[in-house]
Amino acid sequence: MSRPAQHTGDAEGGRPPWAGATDSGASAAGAASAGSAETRPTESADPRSPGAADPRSPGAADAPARNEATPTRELVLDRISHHYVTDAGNVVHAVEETSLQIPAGQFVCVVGPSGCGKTTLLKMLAGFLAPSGGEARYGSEVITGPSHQRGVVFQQANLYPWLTIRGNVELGPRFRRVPRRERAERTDRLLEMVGLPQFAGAKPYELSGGMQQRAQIARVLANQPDVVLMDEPFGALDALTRERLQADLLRIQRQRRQTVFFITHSVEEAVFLGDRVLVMSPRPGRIVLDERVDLASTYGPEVGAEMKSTPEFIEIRDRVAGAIQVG
Ligand SMILES: Nc1ncnc2c1ncn2[C@@H]1O[C@H](COP(=O)(O)OP(=O)(O)OP(=O)(O)O)[C@@H](O)[C@H]1O
Repeated sequence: MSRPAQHTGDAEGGRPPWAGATDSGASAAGAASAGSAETRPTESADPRSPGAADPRSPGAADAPARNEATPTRELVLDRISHHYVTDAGNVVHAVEETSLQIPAGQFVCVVGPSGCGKTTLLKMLAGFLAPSGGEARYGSEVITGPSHQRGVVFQQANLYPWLTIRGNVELGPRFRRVPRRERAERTDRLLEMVGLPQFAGAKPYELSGGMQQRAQIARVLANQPDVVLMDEPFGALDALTRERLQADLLRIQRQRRQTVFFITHSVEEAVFLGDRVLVMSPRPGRIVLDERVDLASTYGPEVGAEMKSTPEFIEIRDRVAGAIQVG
């Protein structure tokens, strides 16, 4: 046990630390108090906005009409560090002074040895943990607590067992007072998107692990976050389900171009999903490799999992794997 420094509020009116973005139990309650819930950043001129022809975006032309603006704010880590103090009084240096800029819409994957500080970094971006030094910013706003704009997907789905899948997905918008009809439409669209429309009325225990994880992703997206922070979301799934969800996630992300910060232990998954792959050193974690992945411009927009056997993919995968040092 330890006493990590926790944020005590958030920039949207001093909401408690459990409020807002997290997909853990209290997420919807937090979302409820998000007064500026429907305020969106202005539309981007970014060529990677949903309507634009995107080289990595096979589904862009088929993307459903949306009434949401494309996120435009960048995520910034400015010389951020974190140390924990354990109950025994020991100081654990988890993340060493780290700086990073993540442009809006970028899909960033993070790999590194176990215990190197990946989750700690994610928690600081989520606003669950206060940095010991430096700061994290979302646009010009210093991150001081959770927000519905930054949704979090964990390895375990943690759906409310007493609610149906529809009830779980709708909960955040309901607490944020999204009108009933819009809420229902949004839920239908998301359940369709994650391939679960026929399970809307089912309870979580009636779904497989992969289906529950898809429902969790829908639940997080129902809050229309601009940033999705994912901590090994597919780590507990079998290989086939994992591949399916990778493809689903890419398709979903290409529709709205959320910024994604995705932690994984699989180098192959990181190179397949990421526009960019970061490798962290053993603890105290810092970034030792920042690799751009731009395979779609070589292989064209239609390429899918078969990209994994191309020489370019293998070259990047090996470079990333080679940069991972075991602590
Ligand atoms: N609450 C805590 N109290 C004390 N130490 C902690 C706490 N949380 C994490 N740590 C320590 O901080 C270091 C970084 O942990 P973190 O969970 O960020 O690593 P990680 O890279 O996500 O690990 P993994 O890949 O195994 O999930 C580890 O050494 C861990 O033991």
